[in-house]
Amino acid sequence: MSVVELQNVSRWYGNVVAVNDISMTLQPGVTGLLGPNGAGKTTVLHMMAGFLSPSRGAVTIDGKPTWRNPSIYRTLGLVAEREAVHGFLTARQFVIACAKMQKLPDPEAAAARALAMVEMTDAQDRRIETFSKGMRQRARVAGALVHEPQVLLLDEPFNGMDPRQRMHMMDLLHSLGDRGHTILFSSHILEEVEQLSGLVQVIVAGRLAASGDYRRIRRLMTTRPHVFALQSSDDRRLAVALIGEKSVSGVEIESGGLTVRASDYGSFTRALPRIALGEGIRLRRLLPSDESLESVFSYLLEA
Ligand SMILES: Nc1ncnc2c1ncn2[C@@H]1O[C@H](COP(=O)(O)OP(=O)(O)OP(=O)(O)O)[C@@H](O)[C@H]1O
Repeated sequence: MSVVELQNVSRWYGNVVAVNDISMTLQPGVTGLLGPNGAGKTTVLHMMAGFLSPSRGAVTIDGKPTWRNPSIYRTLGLVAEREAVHGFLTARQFVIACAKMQKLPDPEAAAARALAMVEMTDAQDRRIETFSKGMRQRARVAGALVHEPQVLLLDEPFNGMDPRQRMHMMDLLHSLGDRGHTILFSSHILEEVEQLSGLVQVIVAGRLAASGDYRRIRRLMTTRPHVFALQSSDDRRLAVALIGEKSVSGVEIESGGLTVRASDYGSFTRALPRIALGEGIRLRRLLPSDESLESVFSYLLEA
């Protein structure tokens, strides 16, 4: 079991302060790192993974610094956000290559174990370029897990996944967390973090805005107005039905769907399926818009 710690960590790039005096401790289990785009999530993950030096402060795993400490790579795995994987390799070849980079004594066996863990055994001999986004992501997780690291860091692992793939990845991270791994994944989507983890670290503009149990942070949010982007089988009829709902304070019809303003997050998300069902309308997509999230994040920062 491993503990990751940031002590008064700052990181700047020239004049840009990407991370500003953040302290946090990650225990075994799954933690979500939440924040709007540009908040500093990738910078935090890369410092934890030893890819970037902190400009100030200390980043450690079990008390050992991650920067300039190659032996730390035995303890951690990183699934980076934008990392090209050679599409001509099969999943098995890719994971074996990762095992070899870790100088494991039996790369084939380690790769087989990691691929089984992400349920890719059946697809292991297919080329990665033939995979869906979700499968590709799972192959990369297998590559990051091949040396059985105690710490797994994932940067926006759910980006571009459909709901089924997302669920599958969530199950995987849950089971790793239950087995005592220390897992941190970043996301700018609150609902993703809510589904996966009770523990959250929220960063806004490089600062730690909130930390701890999701429900506490959620309570701070529920009384805030929210904006959702919505698509359905009949947007116009849904708009009319929503205007009658008391938690809805505004609805706009646009070419790509509806923009709905809700005065109360909880009441709206409970009322919406009921209204859609009553009207016989299928909901295709419901996303909290980034704009509303940003306002929630700023609110947390002010709180
Ligand atoms: N190499 C770099 N040089 C200069 N500025 C950088 C560099 N990398 C990141 N930044 C800046 O640091 C800030 C934090 O970026 P970072 O990528 O860590 O945020 P993020 O929360 O991961 O965002 P996103 O979700 O968009 O990836 C941003 O203002 C970004 O523009």
